[in-house]
Amino acid sequence: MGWATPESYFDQLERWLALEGEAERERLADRRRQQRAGNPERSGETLVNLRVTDHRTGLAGRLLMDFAKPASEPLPMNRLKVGAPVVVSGEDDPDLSGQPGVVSARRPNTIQVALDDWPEGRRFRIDLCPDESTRLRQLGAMSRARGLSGSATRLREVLLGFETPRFNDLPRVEMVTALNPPQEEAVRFALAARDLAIVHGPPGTGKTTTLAEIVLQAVRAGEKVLACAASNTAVDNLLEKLAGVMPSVLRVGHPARVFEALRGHTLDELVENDEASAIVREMHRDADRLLRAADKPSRSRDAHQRRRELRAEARELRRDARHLERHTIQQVIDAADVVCTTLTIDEELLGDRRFDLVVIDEACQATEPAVWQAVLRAERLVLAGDHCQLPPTVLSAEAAREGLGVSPMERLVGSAGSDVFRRLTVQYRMHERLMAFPSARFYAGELVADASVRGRRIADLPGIQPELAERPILEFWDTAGAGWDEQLEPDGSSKQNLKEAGWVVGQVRELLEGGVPADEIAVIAPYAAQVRLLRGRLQVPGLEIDTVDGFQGREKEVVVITFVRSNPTGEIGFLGDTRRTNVALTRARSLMRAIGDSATLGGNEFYAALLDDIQQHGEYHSVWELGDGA
Ligand SMILES: Nc1ncnc2c1ncn2[C@@H]1O[C@H](COP(=O)(O)OP(=O)(O)OP(=O)(O)O)[C@@H](O)[C@H]1O
Repeated sequence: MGWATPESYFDQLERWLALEGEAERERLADRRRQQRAGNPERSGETLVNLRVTDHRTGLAGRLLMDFAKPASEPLPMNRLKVGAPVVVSGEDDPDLSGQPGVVSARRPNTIQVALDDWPEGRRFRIDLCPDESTRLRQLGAMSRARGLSGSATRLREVLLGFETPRFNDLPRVEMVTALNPPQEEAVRFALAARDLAIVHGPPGTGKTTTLAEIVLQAVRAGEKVLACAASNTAVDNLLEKLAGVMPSVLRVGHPARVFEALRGHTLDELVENDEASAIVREMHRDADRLLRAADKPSRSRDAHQRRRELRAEARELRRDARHLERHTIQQVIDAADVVCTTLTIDEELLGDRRFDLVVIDEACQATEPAVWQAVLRAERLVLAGDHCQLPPTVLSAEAAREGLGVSPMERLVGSAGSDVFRRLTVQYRMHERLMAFPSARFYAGELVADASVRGRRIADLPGIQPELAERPILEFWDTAGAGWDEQLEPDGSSKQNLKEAGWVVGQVRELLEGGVPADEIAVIAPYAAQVRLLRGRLQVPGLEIDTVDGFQGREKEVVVITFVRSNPTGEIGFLGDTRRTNVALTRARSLMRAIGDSATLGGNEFYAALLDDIQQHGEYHSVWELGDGA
């Protein structure tokens, strides 16, 4: 991708945003149509037939409502993640106008939404809603970036590839965290950057740890830092690391979107705990007293005049209280060394503040339009991520084709090459055998397993039965020729594979019987239909069954993968994006089992190489060996 001018770049971005908006609205309309067809939950963006099981008042007076199914059965698979904007409406409400809210917590059987007001109705539905406000903020930032002039354009030109990034000599740095050599090198490289540096962090290599050290060093040098990420979860992961190494970290954003344990860092709580807030509360109470006094019946001659005076006084007190509160908020922000936020920045709150350093974690999950709000506030920018894992989610197929799915980080790594990034190479997650293939394919063979994980075995967990302890680290079971075909999910468009699902159930049972705790097992399927099928069959508390997207950034001791695709034409759909498979293959710490059809997958060069590698290591089995089902 290349652009001749900033104008053509921003024109392109505006077009992409328009296409995304269209696609989102189209999807909502689709969901409504499905609702009439009687299957609104299939989309994963709607939950229906919910009742309120609990409610309480949360921070800043927001109403926190828990919703569950009638018999508290597990909720169907859905994309209503913590932080997602939703609308809660009564089932009988014909136009589903409802109350806007934000998902604030989720458990297998309940979902909690933070709302400003009680929605009408007795049975409820929750719909994910298009996030127009995010798009508007992005458009605003893009138009400001387009209009920059003079020296302010420097970072923009570097990001667009019109100018090359500049670096000072590598500084000597006394690290606070115990880092490995490539991590130290990345910290020094990022601190030497005069405009832009990139940290490439393959799975488990301590990218967030490294970023936290970069931020800490900047703060030690007296700088102010803005620490961002595309998702609330990624911001919280970064916040958690930062809060561990420095005191003055502030998290802005809807408190409902922040992990409970980190809420002490939120702006709402810090303001609430500030001395000035006690005065503000007192002022509000005084204003209430004045209003009550004004309401008291009185027969005196000047009662009317007196009432007016009291009300005016109350109004003034309220105005002063609000003023003091705004002032307190700004003071709390000013006092923080580091401000953490998602890339959707509250412009009103941050005003015209600029930061010496802006870091973006999980930068490969951010689209081009998504980064400009943060970039505009930056003197220097550090991006951290892994372009060999999942790219940003894009709804519009047209925008995706034109390149919206390529993050700026991926684009820059491609165009500027190693001049602009440093790669972390020591990983702290996987047994070295599990690391080998992904390392060779995606990371130029550079990954090294740290001594603490290199020989990691399932037997290291307490209570593992001897039979399981001796099983190989990796097994691939091939269904080729066995007729274990994929199916289209009944009345859906996602794929499932009943026979593979049956095999997975057997594997999970064996692992549980072998002593692996359920919460140390992940079942990963690329297709939502297979996930739904397996969740129905395997209702084990603690066991996680999800799509690849649900596991990005996470790890488990044991991973079972079902590839699902098995058809005579070698069709592999989005398994063709091997970055998705890279994520699946790099989640397990010590044991991995996978099942798939080599005849279907093997037409693709990547899977052919994977299968070859597995065969060479004697980890290959055919389901024909199982005798029965084949
Ligand atoms: N230098 C180090 N020494 C020891 N442990 C480390 C070091 N760096 C990172 N780790 C450990 O490695 C794990 C992964 O670190 P971190 O969460 O920073 O990684 P990440 O690369 O951001 O993760 P992911 O790839 O999953 O996004 C953590 O448990 C962390 O404590």
